[in-house]
Amino acid sequence: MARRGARDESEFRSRPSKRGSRPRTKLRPSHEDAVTAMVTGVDRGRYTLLVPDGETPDDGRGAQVADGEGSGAVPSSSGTTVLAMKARELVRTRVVVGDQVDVVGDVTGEDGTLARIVRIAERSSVLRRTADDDDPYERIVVANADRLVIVTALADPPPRTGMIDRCVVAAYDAGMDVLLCLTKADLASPDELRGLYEPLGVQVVVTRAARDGGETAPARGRAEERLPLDPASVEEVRGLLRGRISVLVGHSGVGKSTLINALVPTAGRATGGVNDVTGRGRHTSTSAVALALPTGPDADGADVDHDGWVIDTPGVRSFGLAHVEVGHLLHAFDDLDEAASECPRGCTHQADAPDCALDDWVVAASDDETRATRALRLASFRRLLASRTGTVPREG
Ligand SMILES: Nc1nc2c(ncn2[C@@H]2O[C@H](COP(=O)(O)OP(=O)(O)OP(=O)(O)O)[C@@H](O)[C@H]2O)c(=O)[nH]1
Ligand SMILES: [Zn+2]
Repeated sequence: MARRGARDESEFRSRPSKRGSRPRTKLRPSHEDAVTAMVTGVDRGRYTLLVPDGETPDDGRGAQVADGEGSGAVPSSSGTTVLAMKARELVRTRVVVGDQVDVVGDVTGEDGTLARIVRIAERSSVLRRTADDDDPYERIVVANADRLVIVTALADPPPRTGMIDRCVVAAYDAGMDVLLCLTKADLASPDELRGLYEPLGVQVVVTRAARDGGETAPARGRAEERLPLDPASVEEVRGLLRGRISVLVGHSGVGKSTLINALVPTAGRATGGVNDVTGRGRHTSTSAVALALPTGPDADGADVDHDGWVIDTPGVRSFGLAHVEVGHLLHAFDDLDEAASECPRGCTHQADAPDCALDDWVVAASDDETRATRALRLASFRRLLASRTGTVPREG
């Protein structure tokens, strides 16, 4: 799928011109000693950054500016963790996890130091969460991710396709591709959901609990620290996340934290609600956090420098779709997009649209098998269209 440009104009709404108004042009000359870092966490005005190794003012290279065009490169996951705040000129600019920023001041990462973010690089993608009761604005929650991982349990809790559809739309609109991760395959079969999403070109991966002799799944809310997952299924997920910046979303109880802990053993994401041993409640943080996938040998056994990032989004229940245009969504499907060029002007492409050329496209298939495949794909696409119009209630 072709990557589309970032659509972050609303973040700079106060600017007179939507495009070509990058703050860095103005700021760059006065911050030649800046280093480039990735935002890995945001907490009440304090930003956790990872300054990659070698990215220091006096290593002869100067600051590396991460331009949007260079979005193919995944930032290194080895470096120094630095705490920072925004420079005064950026007070009105939102800085989110995944942002590439230029930072000045003390970047040693030592206790008590606080660096300053002076510039945000152009974003290659933006993911917005939906407006909610506390906050009427759709806000960008993650920048520069290239893959959305929708974590859905096959049972306990049962899958909700309306929610998955909305996530798929949000991802495609953001220019990200989608990995549907179906968890708890030890409890139910993934076949039905595969049948719904594979026609859309969505990649599907399945995880399950390890078969540890015991035939019953561990009771919920018990003191057990971690449910072991089937290692082969975890490695399959890891392989699909390698070298990418992936955002994981999922409802409470689907096993997202269990999966993240299996992928990133140092992550320590709280699982299964209140922990009886420590007495600590579940993770209450609602802001996203980026976790580096541990380095290791790649599929050919060669050591890789970094393995990409997984971004956890606790508390993100749904994505803002109000701004998504039909035409924009259609661009994610080359064949449908081409067929729709024959549609009457203003065609909604919905099932009840008169003379929608997408119906002709199905009929025109050369054989029965192709026709069936196209029909399935069109039905799935129309399901996505419908999910966009907000008829699906917010769940959580
Ligand atoms: N049977 C089975 N249970 C699982 C699997 N993965 C996770 N669980 C259990 O499902 C429950 C919820 O898992 P979590 O990882 O806490 O789910 P979460 O999506 O992070 O949800 P919150 O912690 O509420 O944010 C826990 O009791 C896990 O042990 C699985 O593959 N199979
Ligand atoms: Zn149409």
